[in-house]
Amino acid sequence: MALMPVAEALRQVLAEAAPLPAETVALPAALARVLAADIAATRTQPPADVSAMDGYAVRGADVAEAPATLTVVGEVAAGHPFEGEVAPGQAARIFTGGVMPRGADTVVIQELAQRDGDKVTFGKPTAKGRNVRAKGIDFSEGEALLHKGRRLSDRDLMLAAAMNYPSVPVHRRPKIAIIGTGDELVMPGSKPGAGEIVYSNGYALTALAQAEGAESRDFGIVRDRLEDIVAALREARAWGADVLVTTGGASVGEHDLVQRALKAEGLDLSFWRVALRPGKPMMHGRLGGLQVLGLPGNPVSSYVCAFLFLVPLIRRLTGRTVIDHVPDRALLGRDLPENDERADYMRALLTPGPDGPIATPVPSQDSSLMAPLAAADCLVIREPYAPFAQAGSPCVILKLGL
Ligand SMILES: Nc1nc2c(c(=O)[nH]1)N[C@H]1C(S)=C(S)[C@@H](COP(=O)(O)OP(=O)(O)OC[C@H]3O[C@@H](n4cnc5c(N)ncnc54)[C@H](O)[C@@H]3O)O[C@H]1N2
Ligand code: MOO
Repeated sequence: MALMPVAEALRQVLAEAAPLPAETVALPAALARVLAADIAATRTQPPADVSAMDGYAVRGADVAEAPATLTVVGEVAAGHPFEGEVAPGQAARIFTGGVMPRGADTVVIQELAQRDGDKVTFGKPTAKGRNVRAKGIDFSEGEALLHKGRRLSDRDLMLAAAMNYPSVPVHRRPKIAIIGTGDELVMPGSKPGAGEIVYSNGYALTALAQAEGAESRDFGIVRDRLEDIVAALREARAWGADVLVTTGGASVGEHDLVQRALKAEGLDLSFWRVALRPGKPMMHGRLGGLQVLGLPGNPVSSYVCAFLFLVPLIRRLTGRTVIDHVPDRALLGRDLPENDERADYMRALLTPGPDGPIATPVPSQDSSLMAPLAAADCLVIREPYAPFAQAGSPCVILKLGL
């Protein structure tokens, strides 16, 4: 089977992925969730003309010239409007956020006022309309300010609350089950025996999925036995997984049982092997409603595949409208040889340069190397058959998060 181009593989992964159904969640739980419907303001903000300062509400004509002495006829505080009217020659004491009384159109700040009983004298003039926030200056009832597909920020929660929503409709979070296969694997913190390797892939993938808004669960290490892989798969389905991510056992070795186990359970394979480095032996298929990403065991391969395929898939399932990584431009920090048939996603460091950021691929791009992966700031994309590229020439990068 020929290697599948990265773009076509991504298209197939997303082909049957649709935003998950909506649920209503209270605002404090809605951070980073994705709106399932447009949210329109149920009120106008501010609901009336209000004062922006502590001072005196007056008629602008009365304070156009100074000194001016007016009679104080009442007081307004935020939440306690003054029912009367401010007539010519009159003023009302007002505080920030207080509703402008009828007749008043200007607020003189208290620093300009000298109070003497019910008289107030302003030593300097104030222009008509100063220090007043007009009704609806922020938003008006009926205005749709937050749109379906938006991932809610902390500021969005403030706005939703101000629009008088205690809760919002958001898409359900996808459940991502992660398993790592391999007889050689032991959990971090244990004493690895001869030939044993510490299980590490699941930690990055679980965190990556969480950061993208999924509920992810690492089911841990599964032994290289058909029954064990089948049992883990069933456990993930029983948990209600939307996506199963496996790492390891994706290649062609005789212990590479993952595909066999999945097929035994009815996997509908969409592809295996992508024109990608690292990550060639990646696999994708569906088991009923469950999407399955079979990632290679090499740690860097598993991470790059998750970054390129799992992230857009999660974004689609969570309902986001923008699901692709946004490429940036940089200048190469070193020469790169011509590329072969596999697109290369090279771990690279980013440094500032006089003509823009410089991306320098780390010297060894071996897909087992976790230290340079952790140190990397970005991936430099090399298209299949890209020609030799000289240091200083432009390149396309994908920034890595955190
Ligand atoms: N004859 C061929 N051999 C290989 C090919 C090939 O085309 N022909 N492809 C190579 C490529 S490319 C990759 S990538 C690897 C992928 O192999 P597997 O998916 O079968 O991975 P494993 O053999 O299970 O593991 C590879 C390596 O990674 C370590 N590993 C596995 N899981 C974890 C984990 N959860 N945490 C940490 N480390 C893990 C494992 O111990 C191995 O060292 O195949 C090449 N071979
Ligand atoms: O694809 Mo493998 O991930 O090149 O090492």
